[in-house]
Amino acid sequence: MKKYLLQRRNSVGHAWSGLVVFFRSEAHAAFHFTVAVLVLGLAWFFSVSRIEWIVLLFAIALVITAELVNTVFEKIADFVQPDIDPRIKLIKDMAAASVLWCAFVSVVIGVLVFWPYFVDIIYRLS
Ligand SMILES: Nc1ncnc2c1ncn2[C@@H]1O[C@H](COP(=O)(O)OP(=O)(O)OP(=O)(O)O)[C@@H](O)[C@H]1O
Repeated sequence: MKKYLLQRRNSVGHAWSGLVVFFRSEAHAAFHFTVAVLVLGLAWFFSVSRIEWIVLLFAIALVITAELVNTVFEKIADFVQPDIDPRIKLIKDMAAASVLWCAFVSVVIGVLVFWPYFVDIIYRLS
């Protein structure tokens, strides 16, 4: 049991160090992190409902996971083929498309969640 817990602690440690490297060294990751903080700040400011918190957290997780997986594909692609290769182009473009798709869906979710709150504020101010 002690050995099992120690192994689990090591696995979490490895995953955590991967996350730290990702956010420290990848410019796109820093951008997504900044947007996530802004979205969470906005959610706090508007006191969104519990279900809206859940939806926003899922949207944030979706984009950051897609960016993480995209980065992994880029790193593997650069490792197996450092030269220009149309097959690598296809792999990288499709991996990048997953981020674009998730980001698009998340923007739609953000608009659907925050739109009524913005309308309410504009209505109160006018
Ligand atoms: N080895 C390659 N062969 C052919 N095309 C490539 C190759 N490497 C990159 N590309 C093309 O350049 C694009 C950008 O690749 P790159 O590896 O620079 O990713 P990126 O999206 O700029 O991410 P990052 O900024 O994290 O490096 C790819 O989507 C692909 O179209």
